[in-house]
Amino acid sequence: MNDNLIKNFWNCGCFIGIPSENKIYVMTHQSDFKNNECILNPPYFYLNDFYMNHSSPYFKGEVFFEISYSEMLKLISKEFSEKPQISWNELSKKNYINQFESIKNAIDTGYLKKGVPYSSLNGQSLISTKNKVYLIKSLLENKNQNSTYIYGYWNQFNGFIGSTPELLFIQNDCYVQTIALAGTVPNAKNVNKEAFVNNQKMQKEHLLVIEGLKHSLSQFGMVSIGETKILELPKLIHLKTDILVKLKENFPFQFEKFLKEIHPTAAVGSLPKNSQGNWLPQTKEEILNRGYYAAPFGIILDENNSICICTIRGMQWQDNIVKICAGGGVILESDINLEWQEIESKMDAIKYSLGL
Ligand SMILES: C=C(O[C@H]1C=CC=C(C(=O)O)[C@@H]1O)C(=O)O
Repeated sequence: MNDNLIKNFWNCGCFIGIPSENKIYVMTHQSDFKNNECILNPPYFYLNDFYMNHSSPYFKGEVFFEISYSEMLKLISKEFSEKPQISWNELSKKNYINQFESIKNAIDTGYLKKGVPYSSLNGQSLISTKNKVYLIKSLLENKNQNSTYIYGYWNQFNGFIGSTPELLFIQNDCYVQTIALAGTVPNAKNVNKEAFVNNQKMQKEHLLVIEGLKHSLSQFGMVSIGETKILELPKLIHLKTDILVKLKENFPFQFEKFLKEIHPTAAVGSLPKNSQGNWLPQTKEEILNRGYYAAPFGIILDENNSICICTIRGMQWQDNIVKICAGGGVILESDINLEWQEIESKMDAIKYSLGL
C-alpha cells in the first residue's frame, strides 16, 4: 500500500475478517451511504443501524483488497500505535432495570417469550489514528480469534471497532450458513462447563433463538439445525448451534431481503419480532444511544458470495464520546442480578479484546 492509500484508510476505512478463510476484507471509502445497490459493482460493503433505518446502506470506496491475518498484523505493526486514554463514566443500572422490567411484563402478558435489554458504558476520548492502530492490533493479537469476526468502520467523526462471535450469515452459492448464539457464562478457571450446557434456563434461552431463526429462514429453503456446542472465548463461554439453509432452486439470493428476515435475531432483538423487529420502542433517544450496537455489517463479494455480521462486542465513538454496549437474553426464568453480572462480564470481555 502506498502512503496516500494508507492515509485514506485511516481517515475513512472499514474491514471485516473471516477467520475460516484467513482473510480480512479491507476497503477505503470517502463518505457514507451515498450509493444505491443497483449502481454498484461488487465487491461493496453494507452497513445499517440496528433498526435498518438507512435507505442506502451500500457503499463502495476507491480501494478494496483481501489480506491474511498475519499480513494485516505485519502491515499494522509498521504504524504508530497508542492506547486510547479513556475516562469511563460510572456504569448506570437504571436504564437497564427499566428495560428488564418491561421485558418481564411483556413475557408475563404473553406478548414476548424473550427480549434482549442492553446497557452502555460511556467514556470520553478522541480516537486518533494511533488509537485505531492500537485497537486493531489488540484484536489481531488476541489468541482466540478463530471463533470471532473482527470488524471496523470509521470516518473522520465516528466509527466502531470490535470482534463479534455473532455471525448473521455467510452465503456461498445456494447455501447460507448462520448460527444461533445464546446462553453465556464467564470463562473463569473454575467454571463447570457441563453444568452450563445442561442448565435448563440456558437451554431454553438458546432454543428460543433457534425457534426464531427457523421461523425466519424456512421460507428460503431447507433449514438444517446442527448440534448445540460450547463456544469458548477468552473471557466468555456461549452455547452455539450451526444452522445451514439450502436455498430453494431458482431462488436468487437477495442480500437485504434475507437480512430483513433474519435480523434482529432473538439473540439481540426479541422473540417474536414485532413490526420493528424488536420489542424496544424506536425512540430518537434509543436510536442515538444504541448507535451501531448490534447493527448488520456485511460485504457483497459477488452475486454468489456475501457475508453479514452483527456488530456486538465492540467499541464505538462519535466525536469525543466512546461507548461500549452489551446485552443479554431475558426469558421468564431470568434473574436480574445474574443478568446484570453477565452484562458486566461482557463489557470486561470487550475491553480485554481491545486491550483497554
Ligand atoms: C447481545 C449480546 O450477546 C448475545 C450473543 C451471545 C450471547 C447472548 C446471551 O447469552 O444473552 C446474547 O444473545 C451482546 O454481547 O451484547
